[in-house]
Amino acid sequence: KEDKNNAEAIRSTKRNTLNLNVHDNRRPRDDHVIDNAKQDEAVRNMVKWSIEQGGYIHPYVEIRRWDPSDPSSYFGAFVNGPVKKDELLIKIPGSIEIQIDDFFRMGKLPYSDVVCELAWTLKREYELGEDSKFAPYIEYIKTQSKYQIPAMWTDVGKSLITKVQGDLSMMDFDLEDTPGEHMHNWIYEYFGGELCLLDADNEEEMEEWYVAMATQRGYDYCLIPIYDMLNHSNERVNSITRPSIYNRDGFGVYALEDLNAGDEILYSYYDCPDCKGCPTCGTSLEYWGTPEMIRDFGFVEPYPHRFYYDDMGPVYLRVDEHPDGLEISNEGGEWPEIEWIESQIARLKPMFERDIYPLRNVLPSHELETIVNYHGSLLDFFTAYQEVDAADSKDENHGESDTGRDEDLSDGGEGDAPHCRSR
Ligand SMILES: C[S@@+](CC[C@H](N)C(=O)[O-])C[C@H]1O[C@@H](n2cnc3c(N)ncnc32)[C@H](O)[C@@H]1O
Repeated sequence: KEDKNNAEAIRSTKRNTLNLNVHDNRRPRDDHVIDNAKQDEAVRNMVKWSIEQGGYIHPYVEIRRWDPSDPSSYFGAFVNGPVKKDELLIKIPGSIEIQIDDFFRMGKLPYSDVVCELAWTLKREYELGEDSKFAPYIEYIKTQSKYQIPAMWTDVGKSLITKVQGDLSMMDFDLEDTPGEHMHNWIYEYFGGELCLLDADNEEEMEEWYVAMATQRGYDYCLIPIYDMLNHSNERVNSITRPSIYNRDGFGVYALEDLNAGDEILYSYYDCPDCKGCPTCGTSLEYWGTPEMIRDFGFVEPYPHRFYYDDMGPVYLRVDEHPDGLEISNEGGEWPEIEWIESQIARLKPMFERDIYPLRNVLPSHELETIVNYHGSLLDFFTAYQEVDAADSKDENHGESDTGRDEDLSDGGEGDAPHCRSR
């Protein structure tokens, strides 16, 4: 019997490198073509405005395209010179944040009510346009694609990701297991009609997109310009915020380690960036994994991946790259039954050629890329598990068990770092 740190499964993996052979002239979506130059200008103006408002950006920090040679790549925050641990990288003044009323901060309301209020607040500022106190931020938001997360995808994309998700469950905002549909259906489910999108008293409707934006870029009670340019990593968290992102008067972003030119400033969207002042700290994020990241942010995160299937025992597995392949460790749940793993492999294996590939010229490129990556990551994970299980059985037949899988790992996951639904 070994503990969860030793409980690992390794196999050689080969990523799905099939040539998709898509036509280059496809547009992401007919009614939204991103103007890269306008986006660059919006970012410059936003940075300037944040400094005028009392903010600070370290001389070696820049907000730029992720790949400087690709004018359409997304933005992130980078350092272009040496920075010491604990140095202040960015200061966010409270005055640039779009914040909702304190009433919503008491932790008593359902999460969806908080997001709903933030979405309506964003809508009001959006409609004020140049007259908004937050005009430079609104200008940047205006340059964003409205179709980034599955809830905003085309019907074809929604239906295909539902197929990939199949009977795999996700945790919804009420911490209930829901089937794959939740991946793309949650805005309708939680915010449809008078739940949020329709304000019957004022006879006003809000587009779903505001809810999508409030989720993708919001921090529960606020939208935080500049700070929301930082990207996610589970592996390399090199920044921390103090005193708290929830501080109404603003906060600083500090280096958690020495940084060098070219390093990206990152934190994990899973965790509180500071874990202070968040009413849900320590309670919620155990259920957040790679599928939920796709649902809320519209991308397949880099490794390590996490898969949480509460209806399976629960199953809480972490999948990471390893020089020899994939490494699977148990984060405190059950090891899933091999029959279930095999049924998932049987379901997913024919899907690429049968369901995904034929739609390669129909789907917007972002939807295609996300679906291909997600399908590949699920198949890699289940196949790695199956291979290690087979190796395990072989060893057991020879009277050995050195791969570390065991039925009783109930002690494995206790005492993990506290999580907070901050993103
Ligand atoms: C809060 S924004 C971060 C800034 C954003 N990259 C931009 O250009 O405005 C969150 C979005 O950034 C993208 N993102 C964040 N981390 C990422 C990562 N590790 N890989 C790919 N995309 C990422 C996703 O589109 C996500 O919805």
